[in-house]
Amino acid sequence: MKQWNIAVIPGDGIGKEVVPEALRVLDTAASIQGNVTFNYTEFPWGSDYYVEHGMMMPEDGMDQLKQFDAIFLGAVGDPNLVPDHISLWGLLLKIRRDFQQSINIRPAKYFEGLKTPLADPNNFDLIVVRENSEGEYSEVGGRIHKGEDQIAIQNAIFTRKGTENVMRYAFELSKTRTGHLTSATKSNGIFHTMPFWDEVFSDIKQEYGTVETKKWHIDALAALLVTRPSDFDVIVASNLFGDILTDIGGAIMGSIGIAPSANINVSGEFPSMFEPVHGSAPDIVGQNIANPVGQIWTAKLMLEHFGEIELGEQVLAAIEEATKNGYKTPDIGGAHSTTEVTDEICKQLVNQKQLNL
Ligand SMILES: NC(=O)c1ccc[n+]([C@@H]2O[C@H](COP(=O)([O-])OP(=O)(O)OC[C@H]3O[C@@H](n4cnc5c(N)ncnc54)[C@H](O)[C@@H]3O)[C@@H](O)[C@H]2O)c1
Ligand SMILES: O=C(O)C[C@@H](O)C(=O)O
Ligand SMILES: [K+]
Ligand SMILES: [Mn+2]
Repeated sequence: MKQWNIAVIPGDGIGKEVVPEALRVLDTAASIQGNVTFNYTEFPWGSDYYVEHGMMMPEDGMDQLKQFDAIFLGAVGDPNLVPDHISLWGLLLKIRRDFQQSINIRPAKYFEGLKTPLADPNNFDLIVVRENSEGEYSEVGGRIHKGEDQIAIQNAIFTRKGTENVMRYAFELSKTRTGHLTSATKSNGIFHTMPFWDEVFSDIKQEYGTVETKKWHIDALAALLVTRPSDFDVIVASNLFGDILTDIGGAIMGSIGIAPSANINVSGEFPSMFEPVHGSAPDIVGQNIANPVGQIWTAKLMLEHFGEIELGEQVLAAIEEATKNGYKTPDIGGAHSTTEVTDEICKQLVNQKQLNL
């Protein structure tokens, strides 16, 4: 029996509602498969913790997390309690950086039953590979002076290593899919870093003769994701561009509540972290209507990371079947609760097992 030790951080808002539901699905998956178990250790870190302790996690929080096989996180942020840049940098971004989770994988695809805003989704199926450790997200800069003399400076940091790493990852991923890779740039307007990004892209491309490439400026690409998403397969993007593109990825599926993500520590030195693309959704908290699919699909990405590929596929198939059968939360036009949707996904998982016996 293989046991995976998972650090669970529900975090804030609907994170506390959707994380337990995804654990329920993981346990159902484990029980139908029979030779794997998940052992959860929950950490109550987040904005409430900050109010009590003045920090988002304890001093030795990273040490505590180090021993786990993975981190499963909900969402971070409660702007009524803690300013967003403090909460994000004190927990989510801290873990991404300290554990060198430099790659963020964010799939988006159409499946039957989704209430997409697109007239013709044409079965789009894409993955955004987002640089996750540097770029526009940087602490380098500062603020000086007061009043009308105030100045704020924010430096974007693009290293050769970080840029090459994310591009190689994306090229490798492309080879396992359709062999088509798009780079998100903005080398017309961003004078230094984006021409650099383009140069590194064309250098790395030399190593991958079989992969067909294209680059788009981020503004046009954002529009094309809405009008022709099925033109894309793997997209490689900087930290900020990847952030924005993946909310669009959620939106074209019908809701950001569906979109999953994986923060990967490529070397394996530290645990990777799995969390949905969405945030804590303060506007719908406490109503049992948060869409659990993003968190459950995220669990599928964690299973894949553990090498439990088939089990992961079964989880996604169960999500698709439940959606097709109309088990949907209000954000995608349904009338079911968080719990009811999860119940149906668990039921579908068990059904699949029985069909395969
Ligand atoms: N990775 C993260 O933890 C993360 C991501 C984004 C935002 N945040 C934080 O979350 C807080 C709220 O941010 P925001 O409002 O910009 O983004 P958000 O993703 O929390 O919400 C945006 C909109 O999408 C809806 N939504 C999100 N997830 C949903 C789900 N599972 N089911 C149904 N509807 C869902 C919300 O109700 C809201 O209308 C802020 O504190 C922000 O910093 C955290
Ligand atoms: O800006 C971030 O990365 C936080 C959140 O918006 C996310 O997409 O994970
Ligand atoms: K999240
Ligand atoms: Mn985001």
